Amino acid sequence: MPNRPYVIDELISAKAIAARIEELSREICREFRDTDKLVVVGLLRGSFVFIADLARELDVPIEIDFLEASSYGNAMESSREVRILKDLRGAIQGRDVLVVEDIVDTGHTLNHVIALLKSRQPKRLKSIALLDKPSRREVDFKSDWIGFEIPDEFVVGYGIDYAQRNRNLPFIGKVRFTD
Ligand SMILES: O=P(O)(O)OC[C@H]1O[C@H](OP(=O)(O)OP(=O)(O)O)[C@H](O)[C@@H]1O
Ligand code: HPA
Ligand SMILES: [Mg+2]
Repeated sequence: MPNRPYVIDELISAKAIAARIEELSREICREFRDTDKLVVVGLLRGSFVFIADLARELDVPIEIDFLEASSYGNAMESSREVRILKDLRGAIQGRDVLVVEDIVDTGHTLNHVIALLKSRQPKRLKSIALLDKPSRREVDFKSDWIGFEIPDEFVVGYGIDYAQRNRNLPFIGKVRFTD
């Protein structure tokens, strides 16, 4: 329930996130070193901070596009029904594509989006998620790159919300209810 009182305990510092993004961007550039232009696709809204930091570390030609998918609304439980609220601006057939996501939890969101984008026949399609909660997985999905594996905690910050709040925290924290 969004109006229960809670505090936020830091789980991953802003410094640790920045260091990991540097490492990941080197691996991504190695994979896509021969690309003429990589389409970097952010999943709104949760990935907006991650994509901004990651994109500035990528040393290959890129363009940015966004797709909005939503399955949680204001709840802490996935509805398991992934709705596409806003589609890509550009076509991706024959293109190199990197999908950027904040967190893989049950796996429904990224699994659905990757299947959708695959059906558009890109040349290469990869995904990166800053956070992965493998213990919560409901579908068999693994992102190509993962920033941090985390335990079964509800997290916020660095783009990630609880009932639309806390996206602007510079670090990743976990929600702890105090009632
Ligand atoms: O693996 P899953 O269980 O599907 O959960 C992960 C998804 O849930 C959150 O998005 P949400 O639907 O809350 O929308 P938002 O990105 O706009 O916050 C998060 O940003 C991921 O996209
Ligand atoms: O841990 C989480 N926090 C916020 N939103 C989420 N969506 C899936 N998992 C989470
Ligand atoms: Mg999301």
